[in-house]
Amino acid sequence: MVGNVVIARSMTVAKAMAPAPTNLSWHHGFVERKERQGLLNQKGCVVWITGLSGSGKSTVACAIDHALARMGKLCYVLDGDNVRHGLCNDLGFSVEDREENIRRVGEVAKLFADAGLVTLVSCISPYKRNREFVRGLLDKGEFVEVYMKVPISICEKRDCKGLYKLARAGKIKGFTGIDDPYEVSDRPEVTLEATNAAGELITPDCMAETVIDYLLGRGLLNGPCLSNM
Ligand SMILES: Nc1ncnc2c1ncn2[C@@H]1O[C@H](COP(=O)(O)OS(=O)(=O)O)[C@@H](OP(=O)(O)O)[C@H]1O
Ligand SMILES: Nc1ncnc2c1ncn2[C@@H]1O[C@H](COP(=O)(O)OP(=O)(O)O)[C@@H](O)[C@H]1O
Repeated sequence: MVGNVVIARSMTVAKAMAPAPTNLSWHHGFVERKERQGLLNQKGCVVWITGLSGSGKSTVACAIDHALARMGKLCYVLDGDNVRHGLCNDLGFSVEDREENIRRVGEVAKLFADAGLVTLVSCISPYKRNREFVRGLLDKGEFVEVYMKVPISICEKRDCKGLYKLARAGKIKGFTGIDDPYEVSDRPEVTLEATNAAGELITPDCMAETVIDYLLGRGLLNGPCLSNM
């Protein structure tokens, strides 16, 4: 039974439960986070865009990146497909591998946010507990979960990579939304619907504007007050 528990235990939970490393200490530099934020005139944060394959995560991440660059704000996009070419190229799509994927991306996103960047993550990140794990890595208000509320029927119709077709044919096992779950959060900060009240598709630029309005409203796109530095 103990063995089963160990096997069933998620990688993220396993990491969270791992004993604290010994004989290590944090080395502080001279430049504090607040000074970096002042230099960039923005606050580092993580905008975590989650949803099914084909829901528009990468598209909206790039639209936010583009719009914020034009406003003089520095972002970086950590895209699921892209990080799997390097940082996570040893991982597949089992529960354990997806959990490790999100843990690594979450830790990198945390570092980028510490550097002062608006860090845009576009990963399916299908399991609620892993998104909550990453939320817990950041200070309050610095993790902004953006849920792409796009019905699978729309994602499947787009099927720009042909993966839904392969999953339906049983040629890909464990495909999110087909035979692997996507767990909706109880509290995403922003929910992006696919269509408006008239049933028309909402454009990526319009979605980006919704997210940027949220960031502006939370003061994340202004630098800190440096008067007492
Ligand atoms: N089994 C299975 N399920 C879901 N997706 C699959 C699968 N196999 C390959 N792909 C492709 O991998 C991309 C998702 O990678 P992620 O790192 O975002 O996934 S996860 O967060 O670790 O679940 C995903 O990219 P997006 O379509 O951009 O979401 C797919 O192209
Ligand atoms: N708001 C939108 N309206 C219409 N089509 C979209 C929208 N967002 C994305 N798309 C299209 O849907 C497809 C999947 O988008 P993508 O960003 O790759 O999704 P994901 O990263 O979630 O897999 C692409 O062909 C893209 O052009």
